[in-house]
Amino acid sequence: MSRAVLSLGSNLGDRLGHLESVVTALSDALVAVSTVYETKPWGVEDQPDFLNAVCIVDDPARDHWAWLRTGQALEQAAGRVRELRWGPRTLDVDVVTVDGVRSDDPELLLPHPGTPDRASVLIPWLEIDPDAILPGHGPIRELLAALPDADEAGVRPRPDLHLVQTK
Ligand SMILES: Nc1ncnc2c1ncn2[C@@H]1O[C@H](COP(=O)(O)OP(=O)(O)OP(=O)(O)O)[C@@H](O)[C@H]1O
Ligand SMILES: Nc1nc2c(c(=O)[nH]1)N=C(CO)CN2
Repeated sequence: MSRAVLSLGSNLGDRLGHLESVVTALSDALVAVSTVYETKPWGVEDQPDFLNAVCIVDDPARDHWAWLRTGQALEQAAGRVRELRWGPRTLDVDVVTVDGVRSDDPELLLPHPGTPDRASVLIPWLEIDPDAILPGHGPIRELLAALPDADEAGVRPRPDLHLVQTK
């Protein structure tokens, strides 16, 4: 079994369509998908708001490297151009965790080192897995509680946007 938590982000072009492209491509492996959130940019603040979501996927045939490559292929398919670090992008797929795997390889850091500081990841993840633990850091509920209130306020649910069609 290889269960991964993926963080999805987009702030260029058809933002919802870019997030949808991931959910559609991974539909066979999909365990859960969060609500879409409109979020204030962190890192480089002078850029458009992001749409963010988190999904949990499970596929016995994919290890952590396969999840990274899958995410990168989807970024490419969305026409992503690598320019500025933390700058605008059509699609960002970050591998947040894969099972309990720890990695300090710069090509694949696990868990993703930005996670404890990012309300745009913790809030959607908490929504779909309230008891989740970030390996090496503890319960994500506590990580979120430790962030400044302003960070949480910058992450607003967009219930009008749907990533998965409900019947
Ligand atoms: N857990 C991970 N998930 C995705 N990419 C990772 C991870 N760990 C390391 N990387 C590496 O990060 C590199 C740069 O990724 P990217 O351009 O998406 O960074 P960024 O989104 O600007 O910043 P951040 O990684 O802090 O969100 C990629 O080449 C990738 O190999
Ligand atoms: N709110 C928010 N801000 C960001 C995001 C993101 O996904 N959401 N991704 C970035 C690039 O890594 C930079 N800043």
